[in-house]
Amino acid sequence: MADLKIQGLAKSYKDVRVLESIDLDIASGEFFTLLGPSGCGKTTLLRTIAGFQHQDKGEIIVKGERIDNKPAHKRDIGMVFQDYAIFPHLTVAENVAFGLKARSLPKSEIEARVAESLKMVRLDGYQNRLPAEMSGGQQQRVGLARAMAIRPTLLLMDEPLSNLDAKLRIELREDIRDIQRRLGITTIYVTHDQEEALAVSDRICVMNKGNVEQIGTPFEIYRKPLRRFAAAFVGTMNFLPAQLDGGRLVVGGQSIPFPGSEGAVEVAIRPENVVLAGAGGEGDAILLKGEVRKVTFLGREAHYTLKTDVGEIVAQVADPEHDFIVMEGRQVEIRLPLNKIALFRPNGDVVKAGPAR
Ligand SMILES: Nc1ncnc2c1ncn2[C@@H]1O[C@H](COP(=O)(O)OP(=O)(O)OP(=O)(O)O)[C@@H](O)[C@H]1O
Repeated sequence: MADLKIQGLAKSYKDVRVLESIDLDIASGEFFTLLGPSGCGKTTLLRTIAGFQHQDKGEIIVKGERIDNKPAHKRDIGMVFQDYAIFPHLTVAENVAFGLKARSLPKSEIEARVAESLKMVRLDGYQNRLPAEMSGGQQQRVGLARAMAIRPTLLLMDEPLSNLDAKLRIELREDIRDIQRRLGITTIYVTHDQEEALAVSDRICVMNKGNVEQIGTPFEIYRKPLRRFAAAFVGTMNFLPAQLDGGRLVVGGQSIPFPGSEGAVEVAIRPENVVLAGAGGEGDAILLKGEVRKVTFLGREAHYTLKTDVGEIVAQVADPEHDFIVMEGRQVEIRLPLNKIALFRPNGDVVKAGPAR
């Protein structure tokens, strides 16, 4: 049974529709991420599940029971916020104990759970500190310990890493993932950071303008986007205008057999799937000529920005040879292997998902 089922959830602020009609099924123990640009409705969806605001339409069902008419504190949900939201005048231990006291647990049980939760987030020994005496990363660990101490059915996290620097973000996201796996707690995580979403999630829900664009594993979302929006939002994607005409795919001056569909499309291909001539490559491919406009050397790889007749293409070359680096301004042949491309309609629908493997 799904741990959390959301059906037809809609929400407007005054006249503005922020959630259109959201349906989600989240399995027990799943790490499920809402990913999308600023303003797409992620926070609104999360806050509606938490009970901080009420939907206009739809249902929220946890383990078979409707919870959307219950007040927030009766929903058995732990929440971690972007700005930590821990009490500055309470010690670490008092912060973690806060939700437990509200539940009137015996003192010994509270002490045991506080100790256990702080150990889990690697903050044992910090019981008596005040939040001001701790780093941002440590304060967020307190936020996590507080949310987990109540042993909630659902853990909701709203951009918990946004206020931390890059190194700490990676460290804490690994910790969050480890703790979540160990406890098997069903988690909904909000982020606008696609790399973070790919790194931590069991499944990702890509949202845009109050709608779900695609739900899938990180692999599926990255490798087989089924909507142009998901293809463009997650990772880097090259898009080139093309036409399906009389059973052929026409790109620039080239035409390749492609039966079954007609009309305007865009060819989409990831930089790592673009092959520069001289780097090998067999099988059917779209062949283009390009001029190297810019080379960005990144150590393990280099990015080539190439100007072609049909638009700019970025190619990523792993383990680049020195020769490649010095070729700004040179003409190169570009192969776009057919089994690595996807095709999208102007309305964003997929015609061909790619790449095939
Ligand atoms: N209380 C409110 N009153 C009116 N409009 C609101 C309110 N809260 C949010 N909105 C609007 O609803 C839309 C969705 O906001 P929401 O915070 O859910 O998006 P988000 O995807 O979480 O974005 P962000 O990553 O910036 O937090 C935005 O256009 C926002 O301006």
